[in-house]
Amino acid sequence: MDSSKKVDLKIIIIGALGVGKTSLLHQYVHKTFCEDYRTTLGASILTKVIAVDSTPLKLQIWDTGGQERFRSMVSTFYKGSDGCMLAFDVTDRESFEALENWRDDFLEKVIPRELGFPMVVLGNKIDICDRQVSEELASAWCKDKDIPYFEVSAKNGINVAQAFETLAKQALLTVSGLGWVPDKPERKARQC
Ligand SMILES: Nc1nc2c(ncn2[C@@H]2O[C@H](COP(=O)(O)OP(=O)(O)OP(=O)(O)O)[C@@H](O)[C@H]2O)c(=O)[nH]1
Repeated sequence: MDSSKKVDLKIIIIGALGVGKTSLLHQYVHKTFCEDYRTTLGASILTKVIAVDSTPLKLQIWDTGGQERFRSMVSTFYKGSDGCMLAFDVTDRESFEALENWRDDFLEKVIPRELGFPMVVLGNKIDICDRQVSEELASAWCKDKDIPYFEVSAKNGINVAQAFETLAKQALLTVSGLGWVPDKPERKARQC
């Protein structure tokens, strides 16, 4: 690939209500965190330019609302995605149990029957000492599906950039026709 050419990638973040999707994006793009909760109505987009292996990438990151009533609208935004982030909240067991459904729905709508779509799972809010989902459980779920898993905190920024950059790298490999190889995420997460 010509490293002087900017590559545009569409990344989408999906997952249950209130798991911290918007907060993760704002932490990654603006390095800010807000305690207030304002649910995302449908979707919104942020952009960030990064370089991966000297290739400039323009990430167009789609934040989506987790409310059930937006579910069918949100799925119309899947089209054209180059990478998908599946987010859950480690303090909310239901949000973890919903992951399978979010993943299946995404894969069914975006790439029927194709394997190896660039995807990462984010277990967010690890700064809170009230876990309902252990790292072992989430890691095992992801390992079974060959999806890199990151324990993250949008509040203090732990592992957030690593997760986005791993996904961007996988997406770049895929759009370059070099295939998708799951990365082993670094275990940098600190518990609270
Ligand atoms: N302690 C802590 N709180 C967080 C973290 N991430 C998000 N929150 C809080 O969780 C609440 C929901 O965060 P959002 O980022 O709006 O969640 P969302 O997934 O975008 O929500 P929807 O758009 O409604 O689906 C807010 O009050 C955030 O401040 C985190 O890593 N740690």
